[in-house]
Formats: sequence, structure tokens, C-alpha cells
Amino acid sequence: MSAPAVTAVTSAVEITGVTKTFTTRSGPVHALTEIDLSVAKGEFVSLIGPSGCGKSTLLRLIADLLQPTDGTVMVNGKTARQARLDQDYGFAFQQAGLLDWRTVRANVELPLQLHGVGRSARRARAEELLALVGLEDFSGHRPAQLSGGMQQRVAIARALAESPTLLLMDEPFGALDEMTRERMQGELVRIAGETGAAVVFVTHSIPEAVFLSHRVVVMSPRPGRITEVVEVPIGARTEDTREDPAFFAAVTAVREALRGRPAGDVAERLRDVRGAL
Ligand SMILES: Nc1ncnc2c1ncn2[C@@H]1O[C@H](COP(=O)(O)OP(=O)(O)OP(=O)(O)O)[C@@H](O)[C@H]1O
Repeated sequence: MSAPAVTAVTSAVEITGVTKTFTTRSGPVHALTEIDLSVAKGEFVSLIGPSGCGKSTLLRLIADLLQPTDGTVMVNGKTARQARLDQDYGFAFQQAGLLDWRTVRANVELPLQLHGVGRSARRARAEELLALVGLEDFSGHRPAQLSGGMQQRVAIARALAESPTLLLMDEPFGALDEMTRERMQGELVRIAGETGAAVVFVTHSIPEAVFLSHRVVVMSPRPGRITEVVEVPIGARTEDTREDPAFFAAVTAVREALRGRPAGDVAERLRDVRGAL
């Protein structure tokens, strides 16, 4: 008998037929219904939709912080639980969530320390990550001595500590001013590119979703479902990307989808824009 064929796992996340209903005192809350979503390795996908449509719930299902009522969530070809045990993903939230009494470097080292990595290896890894996020000169500072954007960069470095192949981010730049936010978006694109990590990113901002993502997943109000997936046909992101007609075309497509109108194909939309110029 021949050995079963070994198929390479190409998906970082594979969500199939997922429904999530919360049981509350005032009855069931149908947060998500019929969710199918696949995120390829190294792909950047944003989730966008009205408040309460289940974006954070979906992220928490991927992270195995919640279990689906129905359906399956696979991460790197394993169950979400196994992926959590294997530390396949890093998580970053709106609040940087740093420990004030630890130095910046000690914050980045924390997940490594919790998993028994030795002192010198931890330190070397933390220094490497702080350089990656441009904070090598601040490793001895306390979080309170840093700006909001710098704290968020520390949180990203910490999320990357164990070289996850998947980053789960829940509005990590939501509390930052617009200029810092744009700079952080540029940094994140670079970091994702350099580490090769797939990213699932929750945001309320259409331009942010478009700037960052290969695909933008648009969700409807409760019970949350995926109504459109908008492909963003923009190559390497640069300072000029936000002024590119392709960027505007993708922003318009996502906005239309959020309004419940068909987003259409962004490349076609772009041809129309160029034709009209
Ligand atoms: N632990 C919970 N118990 C009961 N209901 C919950 C729980 N967590 C979320 N919900 C409900 O599920 C729905 C989706 O919530 P979720 O936080 O995922 O939405 P969201 O799209 O991330 O919202 P926002 O954009 O406002 O952050 C909401 O109606 C919320 O009240």
C-alpha cells in the first residue's frame, strides 16, 4: 500500500462554516454566522465592518480564546487549540498592554521567559526585535517614558518574540494620532514582509485596511457574516501609495461594500478612473 500523499499546508488560517452564538442572561446573541475564510501564508487580511459585527469575536476564535458554536477553525493545518499550544501566533490589541514596572526589553522578553528561554537567548532576541521596530535605543526605558506609538511598537515586538507565522491584531493603532498611525502602518507592512508572517488585522478605518492588506474582508451587522472580500491590487506600499488612483479605487470599493452595494472589481474600477482622466 502506498503512503498517503503529503499535501503542503498553504493556509495560515482556514475557517469553515463557523457560527458563534453567545449565551447570555437575556438570551442567545448570534455574533457570527456561516463564516468561511481562508488566509494564505504570508498574506495580510483585514476585517472591517460596523461595530458589533463580530470582528473581535472572529479574531478570538482564530486565537482559540473562544470556541465556535459550529464549524471549524484551523491554523497552519492544525486545530486552533494546537496552534495556540504551539505558539503559532502573536496577538496585539488596541491597548499596548505593557507592564509598567518592567523595562521595554523585559516586556519583549516576557513571552520567552514564560516559556523557559534562557536569559542570554531572550536578551539577544529582544534586542533583535527592538531593532526591527526601531527602538534599539529605548530598551532600558520604562513604557511610561515612551509615546503611544512607541509603546505600540513594543507590543508588536513582543507579539513577534516567538517568531509566530501568524499575527492577530485587534485595532492596534486605534488610539494613535493620524500621522503616527500612518507611520505605524508603513512599519507594519515592512515587518510583515520581513518576517513573512500572515496577519489578520481588525480595523474600523477603510484607508488603513486598504493600505495594509492584500484582501479586505467586509462584514455585515449582527449576525456578522462576510458580505464581500475586496482584493487590493496594489504592489509594494510606499509613501506615495495613499495618493495612488489604485488606492482610491480600492477605498471606494470597500466603502461601497460597507454600504451594502457591490464592490465590483478594483482593477476594473481603476481602469474606469484612468479612462475618465
Ligand atoms: N463574551 C460575550 N458574551 C456575550 N456577547 C458577546 C461576547 N463577546 C461579544 N459579544 C457580542 O457579540 C457581538 C460581536 O461582538 P464583537 O466584539 O466581536 O464585535 P466587533 O465587530 O469587534 O465590534 P467593535 O467594532 O465595536 O469592536 C456583539 O453583539 C457583542 O455584544
